[in-house]
Amino acid sequence: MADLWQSAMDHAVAVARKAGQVVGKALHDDRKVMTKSSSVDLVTQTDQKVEQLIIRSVKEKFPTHRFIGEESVAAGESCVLTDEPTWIIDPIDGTTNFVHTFPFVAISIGFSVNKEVEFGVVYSCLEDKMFTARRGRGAFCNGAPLQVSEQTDIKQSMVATEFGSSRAPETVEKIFCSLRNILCIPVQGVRGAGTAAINMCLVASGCVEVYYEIGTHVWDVAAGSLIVTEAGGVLMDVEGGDVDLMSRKIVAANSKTIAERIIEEIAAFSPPRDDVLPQHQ
Ligand SMILES: O=P(O)(O)OC(CO)CO
Ligand SMILES: [Mg+2]
Ligand SMILES: [Mg+2]
Repeated sequence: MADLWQSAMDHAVAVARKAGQVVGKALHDDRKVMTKSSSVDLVTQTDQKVEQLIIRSVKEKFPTHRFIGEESVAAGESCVLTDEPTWIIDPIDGTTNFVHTFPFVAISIGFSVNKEVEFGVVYSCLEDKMFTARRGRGAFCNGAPLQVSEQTDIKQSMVATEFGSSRAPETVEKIFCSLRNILCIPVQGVRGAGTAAINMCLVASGCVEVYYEIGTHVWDVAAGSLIVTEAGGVLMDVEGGDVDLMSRKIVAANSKTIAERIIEEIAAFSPPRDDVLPQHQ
């Protein structure tokens, strides 16, 4: 039982690295942009190509495993998490960054069994940082152990968040309400890498105390969620209570204290869940 999923994790690391090479090469010559849910929800042929590369490679080695992949769901596949071994893939987390050559782009691969994430791999390919975590065995960056920050004072904290891809006035209003509340606590800074996966790895690395976002998808956060908790951090829903990776709402923090403090300031809203949409739009 000890190393039940180790070969799958080794494969995830290897295929993430290969995917990173494809992304790195495409960065300067293959960025034909298409849109999905809105004019600012971008996708490129590279996203699709990388997802296919990962799925094909995993299927060869693990033919019975299931997949939830961002671009497969966009193409109409279902987004339901079962108890079966499932690879949860975001081929390019940070597509808008990729399109603009803003240098934070990740390949995110989570692996769940019985609806629990067993390992997570986030490859920040332009920085060449391989973040990994296996349940119960710690989190690492290029093999070095990760530990969240010990800061308990929100006023000495760095917060990460994103603006998302909805431009609906009521959504933008909520996002700015949260941001204003949080800035005025005051916190020492608010940042966003442009990718949920890397924001979560920044929490795991101790660079920021808390990341929160409403509008993420399961493929953005599955791998990062384990990297955060294995680095000693916590996950919560933006309204408190347990996180639900399908709910599109997440707080990832160094501690319950910081998570609960930030939650006080978040103007929550609920986008449609990942697992009730007929397809990702
Ligand atoms: O670039 P992607 O995969 O669309 O993801 C965005 C959020 O949905 C950044 O995390
Ligand atoms: Mg993403
Ligand atoms: Mg993506």
